[in-house]
Amino acid sequence: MARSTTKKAPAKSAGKKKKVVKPPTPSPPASSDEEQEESENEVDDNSEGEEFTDGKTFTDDNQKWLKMKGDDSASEDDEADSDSEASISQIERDAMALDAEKEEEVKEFEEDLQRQRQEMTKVFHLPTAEELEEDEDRVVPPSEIRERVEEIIEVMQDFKRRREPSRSRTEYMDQLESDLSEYFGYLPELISLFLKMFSPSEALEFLDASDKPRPLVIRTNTLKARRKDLAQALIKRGVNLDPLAPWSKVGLKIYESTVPIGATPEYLSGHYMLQSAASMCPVMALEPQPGEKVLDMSSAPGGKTSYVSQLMKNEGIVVANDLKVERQKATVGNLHRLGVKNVITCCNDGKNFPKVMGNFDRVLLDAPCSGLGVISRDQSIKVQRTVKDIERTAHLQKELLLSGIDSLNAKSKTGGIMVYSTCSVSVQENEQVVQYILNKRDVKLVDTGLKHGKPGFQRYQERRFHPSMQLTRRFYPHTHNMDGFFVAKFRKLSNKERIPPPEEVEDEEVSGEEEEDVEMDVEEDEEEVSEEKKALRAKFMSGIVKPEDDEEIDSEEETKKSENKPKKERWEKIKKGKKKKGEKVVKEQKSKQVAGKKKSGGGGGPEKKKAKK
Ligand SMILES: C[S@@+](CC[C@H](N)C(=O)[O-])C[C@H]1O[C@@H](n2cnc3c(N)ncnc32)[C@H](O)[C@@H]1O
Repeated sequence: MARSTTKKAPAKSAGKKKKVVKPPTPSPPASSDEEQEESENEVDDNSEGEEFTDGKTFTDDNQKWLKMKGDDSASEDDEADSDSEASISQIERDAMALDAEKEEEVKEFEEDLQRQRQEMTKVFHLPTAEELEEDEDRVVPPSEIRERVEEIIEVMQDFKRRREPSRSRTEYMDQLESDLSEYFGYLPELISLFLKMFSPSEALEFLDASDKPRPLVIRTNTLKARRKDLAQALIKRGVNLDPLAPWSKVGLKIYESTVPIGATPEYLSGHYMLQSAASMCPVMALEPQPGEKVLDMSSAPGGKTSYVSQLMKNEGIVVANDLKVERQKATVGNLHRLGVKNVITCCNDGKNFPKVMGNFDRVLLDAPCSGLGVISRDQSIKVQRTVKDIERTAHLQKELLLSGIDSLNAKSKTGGIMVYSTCSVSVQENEQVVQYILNKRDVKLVDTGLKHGKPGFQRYQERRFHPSMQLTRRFYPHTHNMDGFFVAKFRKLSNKERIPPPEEVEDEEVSGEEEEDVEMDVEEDEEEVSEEKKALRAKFMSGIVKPEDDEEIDSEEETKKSENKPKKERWEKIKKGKKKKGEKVVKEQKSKQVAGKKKSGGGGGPEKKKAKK
């Protein structure tokens, strides 16, 4: 530390340094190391360049120097006495001042604590219907809504003490639901679903995390490159990256890049695939082995298929199926780029699959889903997805999963394994689907081998699931900084159908109305497929479609985005075509949502969206 060489007035220095100047006794008073150090520094600062030996508080020189602060005209002895007396009374005064200071601090601290306690225990006033009506005439700032959300969450955590006696838990929850819906810009029914799955505070964390982007991740294609070499090559191009996580040997997390990650020479040469961290998990759980026969039931645009081939070292056979021809073009492009050679692509409705081909060692169903785990990538899900949509999707998932199990060879020497995954967090699309299959087929759940992730739910509202459901894995944006994802791994025990006791299945059976909805959905898809098939065949015949055409769409994410528009239009068409009771409610909710946002001058959600843009 640089020492001051400026001589300071003794009075001033005595005043300033009163805390640390100790009486000049031959043996320094016992003090902590810290105090001693402080003391040294203080003296040091006031010295005129005197040198102090380490560890000694006062040398003989110091004593002289300290004495000089007293009366210069007195004799040395008198000087020492009076100086010592003066110092002692000064020390007493200082000590008293210190005590007073300390007391003041304690008082302030206690007052603070008291204030906090009052804050924590004060009854929170829930706005009345009249107050809420008044609110409709003004623009409620998002910060105000957020504050109320946080307050209600605190009240819910200490409900007995902080509630208003006249208000019920339901009223608080209703207000919370309405505020969250307004603040984050979701359909209220979706918020209600999250509040059934998560505690109020976890729901808030989930919603916050779903508004933030996940890190960009790439998967090294070990058929063509080693992760270390790839990382070095990208770093040279100005990419700032790190290994993804201890659980992945192939993932790289990209922090920033001066070049577009989807267009580097390494990308174009197929050294990597853009793939989210979560979407690597189902393939890791599948553990495909070289030489096996594997089915990927819904494969487009090939992110997981290519990882399956990579783990199989390009040996054996992978059948990559997807209902949609358009999307399969991207799969073909990606497989070419990545140098995958053991894949056969096809376009079938997965529900018919065992009739097309069976006896697989392993089957992966990365099912079509509501996307409630990937809202950060597609904010339109907030207002596009309804609970009805989720039920419809769950129905399709059950059918596809049954078909996947039936396509498996239970006697496979190496496998007999089925992995089911979705990028949704809803219980309807995950645990409920899995439970349905456990009831229907002779299968059991096995460990996914994924060390991270949270166990699947064993109960949800009034439903109870099989205890083995804890072997399934859930991934969340707010806990794992990954897309919301679900992974379940089954082992097929026999090719027999399981006949469950009636109480197991009752409410899991799919109702006729849902059946009809799904059929309509598929019929439309089939129309699309046949039209597209014709067009594609014509293009193939005329040589228009080449692998390069597919390289335009290079990632699961990009393909999803490009696919969103027609998908939404299709949903709209279906909804328009079917004048159902439930639809009216959905429409009302949507228009209420829009009106609500207009009223509050854009509200928290839209305002935030604008800011993001
Ligand atoms: C989540 S995406 C699959 C992503 C893909 N596994 C990947 O990792 O790149 C779901 C896919 O299911 C397909 N799909 C929808 N209905 C289907 C059906 N009935 N049979 C087969 N595939 C279907 C969709 O076309 C979509 O490509």
